Amino acid sequence: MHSSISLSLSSPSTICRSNSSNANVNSLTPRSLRFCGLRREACGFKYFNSSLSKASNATRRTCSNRIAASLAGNGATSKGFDYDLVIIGAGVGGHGAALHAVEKGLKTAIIEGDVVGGTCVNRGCVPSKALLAVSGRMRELQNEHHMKSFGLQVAAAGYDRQGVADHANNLASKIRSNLTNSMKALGVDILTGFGTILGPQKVKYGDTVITAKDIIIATGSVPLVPKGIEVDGKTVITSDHALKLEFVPQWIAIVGSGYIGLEFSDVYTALGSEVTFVEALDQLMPGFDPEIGKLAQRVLINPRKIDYHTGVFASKITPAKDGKPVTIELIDAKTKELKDTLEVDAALIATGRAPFTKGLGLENINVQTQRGFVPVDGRMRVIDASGELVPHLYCIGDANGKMMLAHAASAQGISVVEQVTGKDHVLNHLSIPAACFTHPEISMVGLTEPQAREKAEKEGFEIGIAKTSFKANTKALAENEGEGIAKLIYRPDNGEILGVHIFGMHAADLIHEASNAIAMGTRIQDIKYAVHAHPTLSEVIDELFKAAKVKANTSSPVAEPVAA
Ligand SMILES: Cc1cc2nc3c(=O)[nH]c(=O)nc-3n(C[C@H](O)[C@H](O)[C@H](O)COP(=O)(O)OP(=O)(O)OC[C@H]3O[C@@H](n4cnc5c(N)ncnc54)[C@H](O)[C@@H]3O)c2cc1C
Ligand SMILES: NC(=O)c1ccc[n+]([C@@H]2O[C@H](COP(=O)([O-])OP(=O)(O)OC[C@H]3O[C@@H](n4cnc5c(N)ncnc54)[C@H](O)[C@@H]3O)[C@@H](O)[C@H]2O)c1
Repeated sequence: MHSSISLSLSSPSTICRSNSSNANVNSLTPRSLRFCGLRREACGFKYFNSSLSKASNATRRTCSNRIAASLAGNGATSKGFDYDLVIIGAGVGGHGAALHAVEKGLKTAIIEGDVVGGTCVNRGCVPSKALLAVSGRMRELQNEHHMKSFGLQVAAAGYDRQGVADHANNLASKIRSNLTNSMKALGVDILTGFGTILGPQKVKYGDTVITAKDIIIATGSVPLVPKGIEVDGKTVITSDHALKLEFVPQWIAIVGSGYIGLEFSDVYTALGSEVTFVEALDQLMPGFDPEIGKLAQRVLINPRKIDYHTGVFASKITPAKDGKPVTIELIDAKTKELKDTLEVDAALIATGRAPFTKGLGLENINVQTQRGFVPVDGRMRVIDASGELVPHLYCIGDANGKMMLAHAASAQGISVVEQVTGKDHVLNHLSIPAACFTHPEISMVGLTEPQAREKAEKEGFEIGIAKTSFKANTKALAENEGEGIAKLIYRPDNGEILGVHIFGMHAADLIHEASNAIAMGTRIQDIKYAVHAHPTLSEVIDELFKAAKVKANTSSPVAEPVAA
């Protein structure tokens, strides 16, 4: 578990502040720059790049001014404080907040007790997507029928386990250094040590005490291992171990069929393992829209070497030892009676994540966690034990439990910075997309159909459902990837988009048209006139909006033509 956060980077109170001259911004790829929150056109890139000489004088002036303002901002604080903003935890949430804070001219420090990048970069999104990139290719190369349909002949596909593991590890290292460099380049002080809140506006890391006008807790989460399960890191593992791909078991039980379970089932089956799911609820993938879940089961589970037990808890798991296999006791989720005992080569525990808030010193400011999560209001302001807001204290990301996703953590951080710099900002969590990177992918934004129906009944409105199929999409058919649907849940009376769910090729990329529409408050009667390039997968979403039957026609769809 992560409770053993190591301070291995350097001595506990090292300040790694750097200036622009040693920043390795040139090594950042455009993609990582975007992810890191540095905007190429906005300046960071051009300023440090040798192409500066080609930039116009105006651009150069703006860039110089912005960087100067940023660095000056990081030199002058609010009166009486060491910093304007101190962030505890340099995961993606803390990183997103730090970059935005510097952009806003705040003198900013980030405290990290382990390595920069946190879960997402080192033990989550990044290495898992590297493994999934491999599983996608393996799956395709192994599918003779699929290859033949293109007229392709491929010899038997194989893989080198260490090579696959290296791909994941190398990607994590690369993104970690991109994140570190992006903060150093903008002058964020990276303070190494375990952060503890001593009192209002006061934090300690190592032996050093610093003060800040505002503090953001961004300490993230660790794998949740239910009682009775013994993790040895070899045969009974969490995602932290699985991402290292130290071995590929012949038969692995995956406990939990949420995001982690599903993504790893895609990886393991592509690499040749047989998988048995153990799921406490009555159906697999209980978090997804039921209709999408059913289709996903038909495509991602049934044809693969996967079986499952639903409605059962894994109550006791014992690692393999002395030639004996891993044993898993399954109890009925309702009666709690022993139902079955499985013997497998390995077990992956994917039963959710627990907030990492131990040792943070929350008791010093009268804050009581709820199952470990830091209680916050809609603006991420921390609430104390008597229900009052703690002034100048915020909590973002996995540690507040609102939405355990990397981009949600980062968006919450940006929202907090907006607030501390004087602009009220409330993040609409219903506009935040999510995706599961299986082959094909699943993505969603907003409400599921049952959630929408419940809301509609409470608030007294009707809902409409529209669906489109990948089977009717030229690009999907050209790729021989016609398996998939998109589903829209909406209000026919006013055209509001309540939820969009996609299962199919590149679903994770396609969802953003819908999530941006929800974020901007765009209605179906407007977005249905937007033009999509042909032939593209995005036409699946175009057709979806066109298929909706909206009664209202409240806004004008056509802008005044502009003379060419
Ligand atoms: C296998 C896996 C795959 C995932 N895939 C995706 C995905 O594809 N897309 C997605 O959106 N999300 C994904 N997630 C979820 C995502 O990783 C998290 O939601 C995200 O990392 C949360 O960011 P955070 O900044 O809140 O916390 P974290 O990333 O956990 O960072 C917290 C940081 O704080 C540090 N810290 C903790 N306590 C202290 C302290 N007291 N002092 C100093 N430092 C401290 C930690 O060392 C850590 O670096 C995945 C998660 C897992 C496990
Ligand atoms: N692509 C992504 O965005 C991505 C990928 C991986 C993880 N994540 C994030 O990481 C977090 C953790 O993922 P996760 O898959 O571990 O959690 P999850 O909450 O998505 O799924 C956990 C599953 O385990 C089941 N479960 C819990 N205890 C059990 C037990 N004792 N026996 C059997 N089943 C049990 C639950 O019913 C649930 O279906 C998620 O909140 C997710 O947001 C996101």
